[in-house]
Amino acid sequence: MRSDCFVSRDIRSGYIALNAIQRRHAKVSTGDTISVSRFIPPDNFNLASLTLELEFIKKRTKNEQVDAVLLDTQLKQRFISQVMTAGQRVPFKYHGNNYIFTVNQAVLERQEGSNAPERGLISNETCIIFEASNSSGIKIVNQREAASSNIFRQKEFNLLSLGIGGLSNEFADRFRRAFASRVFPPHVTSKLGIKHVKGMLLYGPPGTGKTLIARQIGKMLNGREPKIVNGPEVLSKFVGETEKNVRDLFADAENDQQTHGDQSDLHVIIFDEIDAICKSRGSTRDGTGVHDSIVNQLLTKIDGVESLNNVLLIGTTNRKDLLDEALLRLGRLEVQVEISLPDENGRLQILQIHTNKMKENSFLAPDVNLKELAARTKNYSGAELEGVVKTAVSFALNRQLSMDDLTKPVDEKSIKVTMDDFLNALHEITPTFGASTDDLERCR
Ligand SMILES: Nc1ncnc2c1ncn2[C@@H]1O[C@H](COP(=O)(O)OP(=O)(O)OP(=O)(O)O)[C@@H](O)[C@H]1O
Repeated sequence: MRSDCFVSRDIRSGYIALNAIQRRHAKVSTGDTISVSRFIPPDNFNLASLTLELEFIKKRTKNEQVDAVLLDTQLKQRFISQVMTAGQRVPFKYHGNNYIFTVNQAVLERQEGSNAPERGLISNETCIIFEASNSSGIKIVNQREAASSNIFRQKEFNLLSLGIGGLSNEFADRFRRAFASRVFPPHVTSKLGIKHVKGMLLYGPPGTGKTLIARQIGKMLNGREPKIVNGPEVLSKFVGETEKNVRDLFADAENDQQTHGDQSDLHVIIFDEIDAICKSRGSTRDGTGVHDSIVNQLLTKIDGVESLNNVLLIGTTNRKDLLDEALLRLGRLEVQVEISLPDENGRLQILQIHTNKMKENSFLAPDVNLKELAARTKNYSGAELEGVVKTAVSFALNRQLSMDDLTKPVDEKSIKVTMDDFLNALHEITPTFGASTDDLERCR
């Protein structure tokens, strides 16, 4: 642990005084004998960015709004040239309230080896990003980056709350790493020499939630509605029309970059079934070279001379094996994540997501055992599990309809989806990959 200190007349020579927070952080008690040494910061030890999570020292019921710009100024006055280390907790007073911040991330202007501890000096140039959990009662305003940084908060990056089940923490981690650079403002990224990830490929069997994931990532990154296109829709039988369709996709991003430069919003383009237009060049036998020019068009937009900085392209496919290799290289769809069929626990999560509303509104009969259903649905995809739920509901609704008089009002209270409805639904919805593992292998 590293801490700033000052000489006090109240403390005897040979002694140091630590407050309760410092004692906890250093894992020492009063009266302990410890060894200390002087820390001399090396050259170029300034922090490029510092992510601080704010809390009240004492839990409060009142909500408080904190202006990021004002707090930034105050903290810099108070802590300028002090060293901050990831994990460190520091109390401070602001507008009459006692707060404590935890250093969640500390990034040096000069990158060190990945094993170096995350620490450095606060300078006037350090970009401070404030975070506060929803439950803290603190609302941070006036910080453009705050919205996008939410995605990266370990605790808050909860795929389940986004309606996505069956993905492990490892996925969350990969996504977070891929988009971490997007939290920092442009002047910091240029100092760090970071290039944003501009493309991502989600691949795997149909119905596993690739489009759903792409859409949620898009929404979280800038709050704008992502553009979703479908490979086959972009294809046109008219000469030159497909290339134009691809160019048009990027037009908004181009205009935005021209008008706003670094301040441009992030444009997320989701390309479903990207294999339809990005098959390996030369692999199609139409002899026209049309496919080649479409792939080239897309590559130019992602990393060519005309490339854009404000674009994130997320492609989805069931057939990664058909994709043009060039599309998968660094700087293009460089982050590739396999989304496979959910395991038993994942299936349980997906079933929970799709029955949550029913449960809340007491439409789910007490005999429904989702754990058992998860165990019985091996090889079902997320979409198929959703299908099972919908079919079970349709059975339950059918029971309420009187075939003699369809105008007869339905008694809402008596609608109950039972375990039998689910078991019957399993006969109707069967998994695509139930029989053949070969087909499944092709989606890898
Ligand atoms: N992991 C999941 N968690 C929750 N719901 C899911 C999941 N996977 C699929 N679903 C449900 O199935 C629907 C269809 O999935 P989606 O279209 O995202 O799959 P996909 O992998 O993109 O399929 P395709 O490859 O056929 O395009 C989703 O909108 C969602 O309702």
